[in-house]
Amino acid sequence: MGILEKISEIEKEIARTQKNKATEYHLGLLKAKLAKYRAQLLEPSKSASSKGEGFDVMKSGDARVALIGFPSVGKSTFLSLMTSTASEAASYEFTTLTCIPGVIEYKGANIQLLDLPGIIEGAAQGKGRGRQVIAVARTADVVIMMLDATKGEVQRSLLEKELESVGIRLNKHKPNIYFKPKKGGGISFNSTVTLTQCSEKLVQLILPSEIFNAEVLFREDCSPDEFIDVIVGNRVYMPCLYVYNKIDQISMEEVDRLARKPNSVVISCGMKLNLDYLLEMLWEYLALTCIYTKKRGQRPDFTDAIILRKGASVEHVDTHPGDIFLGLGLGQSKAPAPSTVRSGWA
Ligand SMILES: Nc1nc2c(ncn2[C@@H]2O[C@H](COP(=O)(O)OP(=O)(O)OP(=O)(O)O)[C@@H](O)[C@H]2O)c(=O)[nH]1
Ligand SMILES: [K+]
Ligand SMILES: [Mg+2]
Repeated sequence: MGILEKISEIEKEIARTQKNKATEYHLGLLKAKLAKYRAQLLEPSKSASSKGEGFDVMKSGDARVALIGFPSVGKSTFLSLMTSTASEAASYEFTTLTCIPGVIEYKGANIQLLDLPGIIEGAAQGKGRGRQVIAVARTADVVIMMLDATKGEVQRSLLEKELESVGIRLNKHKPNIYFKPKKGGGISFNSTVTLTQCSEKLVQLILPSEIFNAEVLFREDCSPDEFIDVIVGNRVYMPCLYVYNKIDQISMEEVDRLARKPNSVVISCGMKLNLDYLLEMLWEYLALTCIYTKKRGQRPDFTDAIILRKGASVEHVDTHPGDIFLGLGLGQSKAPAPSTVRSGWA
């Protein structure tokens, strides 16, 4: 049986299993299996090569933002508006066939914006160029999920499912669980908080059969799914901005409703509405901090900013002796913390 068939069998079994106390362990096991197969799906396949198709765009600038969305939601129109790169836009689907990079210059930072082909349901399992697109999304610092405001809700939940299924966790932080396989000593299970969703027994059932010895410490009231994420590893925790485009096509009431949703911005590329606000939000989600250097006894050079990812410290900056730092933090960010701290120019 191929991986896809195994996955669909397990999904069916989960669907027909009633969710209650008695089936909790069984469901936990099924989900653990499912996660394992899905992780295998992520491994690069031998047949479908992404080489030579323009998907291997070099990282450049201070941060990378990937545009993910269904066909014809306006991704290319957006790239052409925000950067000096022109990406072909048209009223038919799958206009864009490769990855097209542009640069947004904002507050002294160069933000690499990647236009990508539209993706559809089944993308994660290789439909269209789904796999290559998602592979690029994994390399981004922030994902912009662009949605057509007239059908945003359906598109949003379908794409969330696709990304979720390949281990991309949007606007979530890494579960605070310490997990370490050991050479001996059996399974030691501890928690520093009261657990309402997981128990020692469930954790033991979820652990792959080849793990006899491990230390497990819950520092947070996590769900079985979150525990599975920790043991499977290979998860990417990524900030995501939901951008509802084409608001010129919907009523004011509907615009208002969408604008109030968490992590969401409403825009119209066609009428150039709200694009400044989107940039502000994007900046917050990138959680960039500008640092300006100044020579002792001289005025700071505000034209030459060093950009650091939030959480990085000035110790990571390679400078000349005698330089003084003027850290100009951007204040508290509303965005979730980035999963990894990378210095901007790496
Ligand atoms: N009404 C309206 N139309 C828009 C807006 N933005 C883009 N469009 C139109 O939507 C169509 C698709 O735009 P594209 O930029 O090609 O969309 P895309 O997401 O890049 O599409 P693919 O590359 O095929 O995935 C074009 O006809 C655009 O002119 C908008 O804000 N309002
Ligand atoms: K299009
Ligand atoms: Mg396009």
